[in-house]
Amino acid sequence: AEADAQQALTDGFHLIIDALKLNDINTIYGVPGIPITDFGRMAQAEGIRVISFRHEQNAGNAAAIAGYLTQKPGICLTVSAPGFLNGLTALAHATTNCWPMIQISGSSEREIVDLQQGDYEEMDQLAIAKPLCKAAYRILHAEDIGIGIARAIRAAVSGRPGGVYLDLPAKLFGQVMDAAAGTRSLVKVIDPAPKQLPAPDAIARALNVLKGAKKPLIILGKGASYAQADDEIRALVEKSGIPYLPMSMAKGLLPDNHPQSAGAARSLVLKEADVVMMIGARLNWLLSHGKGKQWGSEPKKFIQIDIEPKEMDSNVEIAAPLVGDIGSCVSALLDGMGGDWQRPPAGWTDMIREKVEANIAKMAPRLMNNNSPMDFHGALGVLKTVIKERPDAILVNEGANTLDFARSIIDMYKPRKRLDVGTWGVMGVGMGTAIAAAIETGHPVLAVEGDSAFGFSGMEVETICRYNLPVCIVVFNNNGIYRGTDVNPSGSSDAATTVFVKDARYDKMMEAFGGVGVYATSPDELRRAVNEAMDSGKPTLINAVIDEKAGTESGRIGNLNPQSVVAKK
Ligand SMILES: Cc1ncc(Cn2c(C)c(CCOP(=O)(O)OP(=O)(O)O)sc2=O)c(N)n1
Ligand SMILES: Nc1ncnc2c1ncn2[C@@H]1O[C@H](COP(=O)(O)OP(=O)(O)O)[C@@H](O)[C@H]1O
Ligand SMILES: [Mg+2]
Repeated sequence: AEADAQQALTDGFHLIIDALKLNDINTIYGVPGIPITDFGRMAQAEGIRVISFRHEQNAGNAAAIAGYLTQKPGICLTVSAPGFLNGLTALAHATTNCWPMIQISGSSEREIVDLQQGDYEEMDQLAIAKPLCKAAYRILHAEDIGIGIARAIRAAVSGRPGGVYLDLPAKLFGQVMDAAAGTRSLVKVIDPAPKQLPAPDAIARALNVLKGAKKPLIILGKGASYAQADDEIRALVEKSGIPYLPMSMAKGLLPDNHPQSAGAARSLVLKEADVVMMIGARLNWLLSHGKGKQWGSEPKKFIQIDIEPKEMDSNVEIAAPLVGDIGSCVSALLDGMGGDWQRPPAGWTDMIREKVEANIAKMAPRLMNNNSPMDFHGALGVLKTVIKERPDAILVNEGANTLDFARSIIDMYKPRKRLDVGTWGVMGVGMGTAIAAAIETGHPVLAVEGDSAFGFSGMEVETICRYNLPVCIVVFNNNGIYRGTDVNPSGSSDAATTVFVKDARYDKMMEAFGGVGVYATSPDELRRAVNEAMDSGKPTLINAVIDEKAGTESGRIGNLNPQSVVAKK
């Protein structure tokens, strides 16, 4: 009778696990601890992959990019208060980049928090999370778990995807209820990211603007990559004959060596185009807000495809707003173009092609230089070839010079293969991103890291070794942030703000956990080590020695730094 009675009950732990599994969520990224340690163990026992990190920020970054790669919410699991706070940077990062992620955090009991009686790791977490994410919910009763998880999933993936916070006070996990009622309370979300069809008149208006263009340009953003409408997007570009500019994480939607790619002629096309069609890209700081000298003096008309209606007119007037999901909008445009679409004037496309070829030719010799220590171009020339030979590999990239040079030098050939710092330009996303890329895709990962950027999340090399992931990290060691030549202006010998221990050996960190460490000072040594790592699939860290004078402050965006106009006394 006792066993039967037990049989008839379920509890919060199991209801949360059952709800996640019912909605095809099979991976959790997190750091264990009170009050979610047992939850992690039980989730593992029920077949959910639980990947444990050394810091919640990296677990969160993993969950964020998992959302981007799979169109399902990446799950980050944190302990209360400090663990919750550590995850928030990634939750805000996911929301900024429009990637679906749910941060599930244990939290303190309301009756203690609301009277501020000093609970273990007490914090009013829901209130703190709300401004940083797309939606935030708390569940207090076991019978609400099914609906709560369903709400969080739908909020994360529907419309403009984003980060969702789900607050679970400790007592919820232990609450018991009738097992049959528990099963009935669970919700399998139907059509969580519904297609949003564009209005026919909006399609007609957009085609009209496009037809009138003499110098059209398409800009593909990471929203276009996320949409997984790869064939439709390729068909639109190739059928229209319009040159395109891929934003960083949209590289590879079409191969970067595609005849219509204007990537190597970015300045020319932004200045000269008369009609610009944005597809899943925002006219934010990355595109100088659609105005100023970068966009030339010619009047421009913008067409914008976006699932978020409020994005229209955010920076400049949009002549043809096309609100809907990218797959539906691009398909409708293709249908509306009919069979006799007028391709752009040859004068425009030829001019771009010539500029692209000229810029590639100018860069080529620099990529062949065999200097030792290497400069950015010599090292990146090697990695460019590796990705060309291994198009299925995933490239993770962060840093300043290391990011800016790699973005323009390393061509991508397939969608969703380049994973970088995204809209903010946040440092520290590398290791979490590399871990989730390996876990979610099984493909080998090449993480090209500035030495400062690597330092933010470098302790996860232990996580990479523990799960034996096919991640090859190349640390561009130029002895500092941007470069290694800064000095302390006060004249004292202590290190300046942007330099590190000279000639540090990051490769020894990987060896500390059983991975492969390599010290590379020349392109040949780098090439051999990377290919060996990609072939073996063994966790590898290559300390690539880069000339410390080779960089520039803040890479390409130094102009964003405020300058002091007051002469020093
Ligand atoms: C979280 C965070 N902290 C600090 C920064 C500021 N920052 C920092 C600290 C960068 C590191 C650049 O140094 P690196 O060694 O990674 O790359 P290079 O030396 O190749 O330029 S790039 C950059 O914008 C940031 N973007 N994000
Ligand atoms: N499935 C989708 N359909 C339409 N728009 C989308 C979809 N997913 C994301 N978006 C939009 O894509 C845009 C991505 O812009 P952004 O992150 O600035 O890209 P990038 O930095 O590459 O220019 C966001 O405005 C977002 O609303
Ligand atoms: Mg550096």
